[in-house]
Amino acid sequence: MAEPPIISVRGLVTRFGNHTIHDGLDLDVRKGEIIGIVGGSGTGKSVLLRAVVGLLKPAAGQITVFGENVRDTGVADYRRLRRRWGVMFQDGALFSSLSVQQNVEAPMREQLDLSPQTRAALAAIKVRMVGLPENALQKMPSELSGGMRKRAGFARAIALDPEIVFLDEPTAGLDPIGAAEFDALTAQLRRTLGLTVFLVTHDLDTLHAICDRIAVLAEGRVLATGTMAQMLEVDHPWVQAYFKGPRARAALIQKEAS
Ligand SMILES: Nc1ncnc2c1ncn2[C@@H]1O[C@H](COP(=O)(O)OP(=O)(O)OP(=O)(O)O)[C@@H](O)[C@H]1O
Repeated sequence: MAEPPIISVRGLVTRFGNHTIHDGLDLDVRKGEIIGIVGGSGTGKSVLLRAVVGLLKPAAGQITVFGENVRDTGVADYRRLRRRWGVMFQDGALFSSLSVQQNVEAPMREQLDLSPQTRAALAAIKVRMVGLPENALQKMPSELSGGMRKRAGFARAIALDPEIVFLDEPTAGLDPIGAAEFDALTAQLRRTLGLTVFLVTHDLDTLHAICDRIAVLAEGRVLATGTMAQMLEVDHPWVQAYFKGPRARAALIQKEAS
C-alpha cells in the first residue's frame, strides 16, 4: 500500500476580507520529495505555506501534516508538531538584531532545554552543514551577502533536525551561480537528512534541477501536479506560457548542457 502523504490539504479556503485566495484547494505532498509550488504573482503560494504551517487560519478545509490536523490542534500538540518542521521565509527572514549563531539557536531556545555550550556546538554544526564559514556565526545578518543570509536562514530552518523544510522563494534575488549553489545545497540536505522539501518558487532552473514534482496554483486551487515533462502537457494558458515560454527554453538548454 502506498505511504500516506506527509502533508495533505483538502478543500482549503482562505480569504482576506472579501478577497478569496484559495477556493477549495487540494494538495498532497509525499514523504521525501522536493515539491515545487509555482503560480503567478498573488496566486497564494506563500499564503498556502503559512496555512500549512499553522500561521494562518483558513476559512475552511482540512490540513494534516504527519497525519495530524494542523488547524484544530491544541497549543501543546501544535508545539510538538512544529518541532518536526523548519521554515525559511523569504530572504532568510533572520532576526536583524541577533547574530547568526543566536538566530540558529533561537528555535533551540524556544523548544529544547539545552545548555548554552550544547546549543552553540549544534549551531556551529548547522552553519557548517549549509556551507557557511565558522566565522559567520558571530556576524550580524546585515554583514552577510544575500546568499549567505539565505544559507543562515536554512541553518535556522534545520536547527531542530526537522523532517520537512518549507522554503519560500529561496533563490529569489540571487545571481544564477548563487541560485544554482543554493539548489545544490537543498538537494544535498534532502539526501543526507532525508528531508521532505516544500518549495515555493518562481525559478524555472530550480524546478528543472531539483524538484521531483511541481504543483501549479491558479484560480484558487492546484491546477495540476506532476513532473516537469507532465507540466508541458497541461492545457492551460498560464501553464503553457510559463513552461514553454522563452525563459523555460533557456532553463531547458542549461539543464541539457549541465
Ligand atoms: N496578511 C494579509 N492580509 C491581506 N492580504 C494578504 C495577506 N497576505 C497575503 N495577502 C494577499 O493574498 C494574495 C496571495 O499572496 P501570496 O503572498 O500568497 O502570493 P504569492 O503567490 O506568494 O505571490 P508572489 O509570487 O508575488 O510572492 C495576495 O493578493 C496578497 O496581497
